[in-house]
Amino acid sequence: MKEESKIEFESFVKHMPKVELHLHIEGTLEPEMLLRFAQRNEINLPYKDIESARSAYQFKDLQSFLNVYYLGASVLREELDFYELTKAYLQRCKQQGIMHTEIFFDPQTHLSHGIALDVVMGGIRSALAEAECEWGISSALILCFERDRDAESTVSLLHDAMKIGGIAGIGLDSAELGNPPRKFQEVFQRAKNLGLHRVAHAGEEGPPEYIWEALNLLKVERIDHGVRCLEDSGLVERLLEERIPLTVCPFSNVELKVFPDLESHNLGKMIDAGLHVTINSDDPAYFGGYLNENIISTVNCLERDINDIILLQKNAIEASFCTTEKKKQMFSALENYVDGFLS
Ligand code: HPA
Ligand SMILES: [Zn+2]
Repeated sequence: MKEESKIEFESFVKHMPKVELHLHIEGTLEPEMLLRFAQRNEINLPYKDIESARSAYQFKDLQSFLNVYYLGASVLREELDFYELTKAYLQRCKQQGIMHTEIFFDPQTHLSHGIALDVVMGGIRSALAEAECEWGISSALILCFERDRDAESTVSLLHDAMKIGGIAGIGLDSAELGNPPRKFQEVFQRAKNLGLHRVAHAGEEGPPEYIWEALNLLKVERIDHGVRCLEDSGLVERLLEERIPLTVCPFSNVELKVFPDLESHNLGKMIDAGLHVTINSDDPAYFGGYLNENIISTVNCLERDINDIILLQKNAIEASFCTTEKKKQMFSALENYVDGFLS
């Protein structure tokens, strides 16, 4: 790409109204905030300063990342911490042109530190409500169950969260290999009965069978990651037939060694197969960039173009858990922006 068109392309992405569908709020904990909260809450960390925290962000796989991620999450203790963390991410959304975001949180890790669920959810929800009011950024909150924990307490946790309110859906995250979706059938059935949305991480490190299970047994509406689906043509057919969205996170996949580099990422192949793919940042504080950086670098490395970016964003609007009316508004905001840019 010529320098001039590169600048124009980057500006197109940065100002475009966007939607993010795969974002762990604990994964937005930047080292500065990590150290500040650790000090405030008197938590000992193995990092003395920002540089040593950043230099620990080198991962060989999902588990090595999760060890660092859960250590980071351990500094979150008070409602104010959850509030400030979420507000800081939403401030980024404002800077990045994100008009709607669907946010995961991992209550089980916080409960294991003795923090009450209403402290966690109270802080997150106050920030979400303020961002909607102040900046017009809408959101949905998705409670994730950690699949490497027991499924036993998940139903009571779901009911506790429902009493507090503000949950749009449930998800499944953490260490995938050896923890198949079938373990969580009961809680997903309960969530469906309660009218909640359902998503699950599958086919990130785990095999295509885990994507089949998430669809058939958990009845999920979206697959998080799902990049390994291309190994199974029958699965691709199913994903196409039902137009199941896949929330792909390119920086995450490279940092966790799912692909050796961005150039080898299969997002382009997924687009060409006609799959309902979206692009997202996953854990941006740990993986080197937020949504715009993911879009710009991936599209450059895969030699895709502006039409792919528009398609990915239309896919994200369609795949969101917004009302039809809200989706219409977002589609027209996107179309007006594209028309304005191209005219
Ligand atoms: O990328 C991820 N995969 C699984 N679990 C996670 N929890 C935070 N990020 C991730
Ligand atoms: Zn994720």
